[in-house]
Parts: sequence; structure tokens; C-alpha cells
Amino acid sequence: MIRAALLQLTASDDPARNLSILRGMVRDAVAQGAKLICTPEVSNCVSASRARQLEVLCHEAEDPMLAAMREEAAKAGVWLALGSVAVRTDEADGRFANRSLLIGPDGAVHSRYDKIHMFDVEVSATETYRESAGYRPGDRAVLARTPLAAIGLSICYDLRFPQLYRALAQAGAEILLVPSAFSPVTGAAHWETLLRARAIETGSFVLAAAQTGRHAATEGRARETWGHSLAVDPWGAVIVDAGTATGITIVDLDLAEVAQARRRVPSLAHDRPYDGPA
Ligand SMILES: O=C(O)CNC(=O)[C@H](CS)NC(=O)CCC(=O)C(=O)O
Repeated sequence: MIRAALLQLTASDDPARNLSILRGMVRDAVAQGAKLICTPEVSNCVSASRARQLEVLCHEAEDPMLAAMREEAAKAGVWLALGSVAVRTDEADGRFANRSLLIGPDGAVHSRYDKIHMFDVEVSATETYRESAGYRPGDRAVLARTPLAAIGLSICYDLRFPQLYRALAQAGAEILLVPSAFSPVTGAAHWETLLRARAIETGSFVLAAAQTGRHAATEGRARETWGHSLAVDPWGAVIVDAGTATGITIVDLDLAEVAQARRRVPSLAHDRPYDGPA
């Protein structure tokens, strides 16, 4: 059994404040016996203002949240999936990376993944997102082979691209992580269904730690997110739904269920070559 923790946050655009809240939650999760601790997308800063991001965000090597989480992971001897942090890159256009970091029990970064699919979407007449304006997309899928489990990394809007999860599962993933900051509109309509579909299609556990509620912002518009951090088993059942409050949700995973689900429906091994569509 693997005891995992999903941390649900309402991160603001103040990274220091977000870090102090997150550190407390991580320590709580450790006290409850969690060995794999998952945090949401952009745990370090939720901001719609590029000026604010430029003021407060750092390169990965200087990011205070990553440094602190490495310390916590090493101290407790746990795996810590920092769902994502927004970090500076060396791109000439100044775009950030939306980066997921899996930290091992030795405190070292075991794997890193930059979000591939950018949320450039008009959710409603008054709500548009243009993630690619602020972030440089990644171009590499990442499977973290750890002694705990084989863990496929992804972030939020990636959830809508099933081929990524299929590739991760066919490469051996047993657990798929989908840290998120979902919009309330699409969250209500699509979130649970998509997460369950990815679990069913791949016969994998899906762990989705989410941002929730109204996010305070110094400048730019305040954002709202859907919450409902979810754990889904490889047969597609929701094991736990965190609702909309911030906090820690503990879940125990039996990895034998992965093989069981894939034996019952071996669709992951039934791909066929085909032509077209023309
Ligand atoms: O903006 C940042 O700082 C970090 N990025 C995000 O929060 C991204 C882009 S706005 N959010 C999503 O991908 C939500 C996807 C979603 O809601 C859906 O697929 O329906």
C-alpha cells in the first residue's frame, strides 16, 4: 500500500505566504503517514498579472518553494510531487515554464516536466485564458520510475490530451499525476469525467491535486478555481473527492489494482495500426 496525500490550496500571488501554508500542510501529511505528497499546479504563485510574476518569480535554482520542499522531503524521507511551480527560463521572450518537479526522499529532484499543452481558451464571453503568452510549452513526456511506483507526470490542461496518458501508461506508468488549477466553468462540466476516463483508458491510478476557491491578487483580476482534488482507481472509481475547502486528503493505493484492471480489460495492449482518416 502506498499512502498518498493530495494538498488542496488557494494560492495567492505572494510566494512567501504560499510557501508557509504549504510547508505546514506537508508536515501534517507526513504526520499522517503519507509517502507520496502531491501539490497543485502553480503552487508557488497564482497570478494573472505578468508584471507581478516578473516581480516575484525566480529561476528553478533560486525558487524558495522548491528549496523548502526538497528540505521537507529529505527530512521526512518522502516523495514530494510539486505539482508545478512557475519558474523563469532563459528564453529571450521572457516566458516562464510551468514545471512539475518530483522530489525524492533524498531531497534531490528526481524528475522534472514542463507542461506541454497550453490553455489558450475562451471559457466564456468574460473569461479567457492565454497561457502560451506567459509560458513556454514543454516538448517532452516524462515518466518517473521510482521505487515507490512508476509515476507519469502531467499538468492540468494536458488532461484533455489522452494520447499523452496512453503513452505514459504504455511506457509503464502505474500512477498518473494531474496537478491542476481548473476553471470553475470547465471544472463543473468536465473535470471528474476526464480524470475518470484517463484512469479507465490506462488502468492507472490518477491523482489530481487542485487549486480551489478565490485567489487573492495584488494586481490583475482575481482568479477562481474549481477545487475537487480527486483520486481515481484503475477501474475508474473515485476514491476520494476533496470538495472545495483547502486541506489535506489522504488516500491509500494498492498498486496490485493496476495489473487487475489491465487484466480485466487489456485495451492498453490492443492498439492496432490503421490508415487515415483520409
Ligand atoms: O496561469 C498560470 O499561472 C498557470 N496555468 C494555469 O493555471 C492553467 C492555464 S490558465 N490552467 C489550466 O490549464 C486550466 C485548464 C482548464 O481549466 C480546462 O482544461 O478546462
